[in-house]
Amino acid sequence: MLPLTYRPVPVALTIAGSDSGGGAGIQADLRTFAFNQVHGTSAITCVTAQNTMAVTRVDVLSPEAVIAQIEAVAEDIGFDAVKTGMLPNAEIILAVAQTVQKNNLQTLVVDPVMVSRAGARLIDEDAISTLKTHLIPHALILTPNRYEAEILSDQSIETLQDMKAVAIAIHQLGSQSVLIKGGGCTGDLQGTDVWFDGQQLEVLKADPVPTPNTHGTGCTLSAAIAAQLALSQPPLNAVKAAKDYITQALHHALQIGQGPGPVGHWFPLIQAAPLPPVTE
Ligand SMILES: Nc1ncnc2c1ncn2[C@@H]1O[C@H](COP(=O)(O)OP(=O)(O)O)[C@@H](O)[C@H]1O
Ligand SMILES: Cc1ncc(COP(=O)(O)O)c(N)n1
Repeated sequence: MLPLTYRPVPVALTIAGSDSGGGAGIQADLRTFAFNQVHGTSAITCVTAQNTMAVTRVDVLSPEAVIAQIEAVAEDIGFDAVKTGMLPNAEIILAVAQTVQKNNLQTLVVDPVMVSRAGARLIDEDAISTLKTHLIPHALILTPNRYEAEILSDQSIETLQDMKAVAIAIHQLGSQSVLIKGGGCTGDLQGTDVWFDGQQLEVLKADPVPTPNTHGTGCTLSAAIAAQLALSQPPLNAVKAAKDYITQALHHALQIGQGPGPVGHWFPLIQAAPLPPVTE
């Protein structure tokens, strides 16, 4: 058996924002890459001052600073898959789209982050149209949540039928496939996602996990998809493996802070070596 240091290591890149609370954004992405046994690299687009209750400040980097980080990784290490998260303005989206084209990037997961789970607006209004016209057409997989899917399609989502119709409508924007995520839905639909790749329409179902601690679900899911693509899984298999990962992470979500806590990534470790009981 080859020692670990001589094995080829799959590499994924996240282009996203930093979450000081550690539950979403870059922090969730790198943790997800690690637990999927993929080396994680990052290009930070902005620094948010954020906790489980609110985003209190956002400092945005220049497009040049974002591109320099991507190029530094591309020139030396390379990557097998890339995901985008919070791209706060049109200039950064355009710069990322140009770099994606220049590097002929085929395995791109676009998580069109617009609104946090807590309802905070995360990108400018004109950034949404730039996302639609310039970045989404390059995506292998696009992963909008309920609210982002409603904005992108200009249709409302209440039922599974609506999710299917919106998946087909959003696919027209030019991504190779789309996954509409149902975390923001109510009742049975909460763990239900809909996949469409132009031919196959598939409903991916998990039982709703009864937890208030859902911070970072979308970031974790898209990072796990990118990790699985970096491990050479075909797109729908990557999505199914990532769905298993986020469902487990929801079952192990952390009760920290006063608002919705983050999903928990340690479940493989806890399963291998259970934690000692808590003493008062
Ligand atoms: N309470 C829950 N129970 C089961 N699955 C959930 C729950 N909340 C979110 N998910 C799943 O987590 C993933 C991320 O979806 P979602 O929470 O909608 O993303 P976002 O964080 O972008 O709003 C999806 O696969 C969704 O079905
Ligand atoms: C920096 C950053 N990026 C993304 C999200 C969305 O988080 P969620 O996965 O809970 O929708 C966030 N709250 N902060």
